[in-house]
Amino acid sequence: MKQSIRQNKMLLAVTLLFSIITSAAGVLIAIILQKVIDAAMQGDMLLFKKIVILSVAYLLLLSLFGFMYAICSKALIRNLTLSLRERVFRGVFRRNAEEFTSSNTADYLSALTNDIKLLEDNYIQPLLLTLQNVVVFAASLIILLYLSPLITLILVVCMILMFTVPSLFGKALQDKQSAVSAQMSIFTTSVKDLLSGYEVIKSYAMGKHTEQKFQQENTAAANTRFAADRLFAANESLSETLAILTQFSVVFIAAYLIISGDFSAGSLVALVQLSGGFVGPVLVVMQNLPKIQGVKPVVQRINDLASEEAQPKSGLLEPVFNENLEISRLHFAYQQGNQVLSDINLSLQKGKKYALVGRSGCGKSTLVKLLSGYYDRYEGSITLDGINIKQLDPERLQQMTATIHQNVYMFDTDIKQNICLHEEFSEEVMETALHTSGVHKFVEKMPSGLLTTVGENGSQLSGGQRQRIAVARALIRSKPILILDEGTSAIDMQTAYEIESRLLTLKELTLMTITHNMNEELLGLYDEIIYMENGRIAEVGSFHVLRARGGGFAAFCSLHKGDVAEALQA
Ligand SMILES: Nc1ncnc2c1ncn2[C@@H]1O[C@H](COP(=O)(O)OP(=O)(O)OP(=O)(O)O)[C@@H](O)[C@H]1O
Repeated sequence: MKQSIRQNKMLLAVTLLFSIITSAAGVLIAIILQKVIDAAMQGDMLLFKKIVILSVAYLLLLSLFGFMYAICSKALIRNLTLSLRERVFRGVFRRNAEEFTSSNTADYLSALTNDIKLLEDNYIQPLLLTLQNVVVFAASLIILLYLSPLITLILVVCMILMFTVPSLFGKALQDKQSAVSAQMSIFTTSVKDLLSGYEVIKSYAMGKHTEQKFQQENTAAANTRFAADRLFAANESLSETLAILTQFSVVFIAAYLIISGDFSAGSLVALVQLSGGFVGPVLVVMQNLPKIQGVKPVVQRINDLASEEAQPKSGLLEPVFNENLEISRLHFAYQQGNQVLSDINLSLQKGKKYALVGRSGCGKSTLVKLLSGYYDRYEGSITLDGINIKQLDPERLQQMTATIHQNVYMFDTDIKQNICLHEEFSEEVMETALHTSGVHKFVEKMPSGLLTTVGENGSQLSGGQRQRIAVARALIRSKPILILDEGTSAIDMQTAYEIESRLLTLKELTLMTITHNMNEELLGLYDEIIYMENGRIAEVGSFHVLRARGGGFAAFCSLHKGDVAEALQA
């Protein structure tokens, strides 16, 4: 927040300047009123005409400065919200994979929309209003002191009362605003979940449950907001009552002074006008300060998400992969006490091809995530060409690896952009990537070819087509390490075989395939099979050696074949 304000300090200064001029000039109305009424009461036509001319000039200047203030304050709000959104967006993308996945994406959406709006309504605008009213208050105080020190004293006493009572609301409002932000986040997450589940909801007739769930969350969000608004309402009406009480005191005392002959009628009008300019600002400040206080937790949340300027990556090395990736005595748990990987020792050579197999849940995906720098809170060591990966630039490390999962993310644009991701590649490189990945096979049949749009998250493509695009996306950049986490599972056997066997011939590519497909011919082409059991590496070796050994892998293969045969018979 502070950084966004600092970025706009010039505009803020100009806005404040116009605010001061407009507010101070507004207070002068009281003096004009006093003079014009006194001139009328005295029947002084010359003075009256002078005041009329001065008033016209005053009015023109006031509206000009008022307009300038309005434009500047709106530009300031635009710049601040723009900068906050940009910094939150950058901050979210600067998070490492573990931090990023620790929150639901709807939480980020809620911060970018609901929370920024909350800041605009309850922080930026109230802050500007407060500053403006502080100036009106100061100018009114000076003129009031000049007109009547006694009435000024009474006003100050009333004001102290007005300040102390509603400040009691501050803490309660803070808690309520926090609750509104949290509830809006739950609401957005829940609605996103329901909308994403459209297909399941429709096909499993979950409409009623979905509506009930939406209603529940919607009501909770509306009620939480209403609870905060109730407190605001109490705060506002109490402030208004105190303000009216103050104005009554001023007028009654001034009327008494007129009756006793100590005051002119013009001064009374000026006083009434000024007491408005004195009480009004305090009222505005009192209503807005709790808002500003109350929104502090939201400011904190935005500050936590927003990125600071990129720190120089001092001490971090550029990753280089020419030789090997070594894993030594690696232990890892997502939650304490629930070990997922235990004592993993492995040596992967550049350019070699590895198949990682094992029962579901034995830790294969977790292991490859650790290799690509996804998590860094593990025991043991992972080294790339002899350098511990914790000493390497994590962003560059992630960029060395491409992982293709069962569910591939597609941007809502055409096939070409989904492969190139807005980078330029030569035709030759493009052609090679299209052929090796098997994309050419289905693109040739499409009327718009590579320019065919894929729809939201690739909804207009099959799962296998999406996976082939993801393979092309990785190949076109010559990523040194490619991980297929069941990355060809959605492709028909024949095409998957063709793609995998082509990938196996790429000399420079280090390939790690997690697969449940026990195709002997294909597995035989891998340099090594890494067989995992219960978070440990049970066996490593070539397919034929492991089969001949008759250990865990051989049993896993036979079992798997049995499953396939059973499935075929059924
Ligand atoms: N983000 C996570 N948080 C907590 N536990 C997790 C997380 N991801 C995986 N696990 C747990 O870690 C264990 C290993 O999961 P992992 O996905 O690595 O297995 P896998 O061998 O790849 O399984 P599959 O073949 O079914 O994909 C499982 O018990 C799983 O429940």
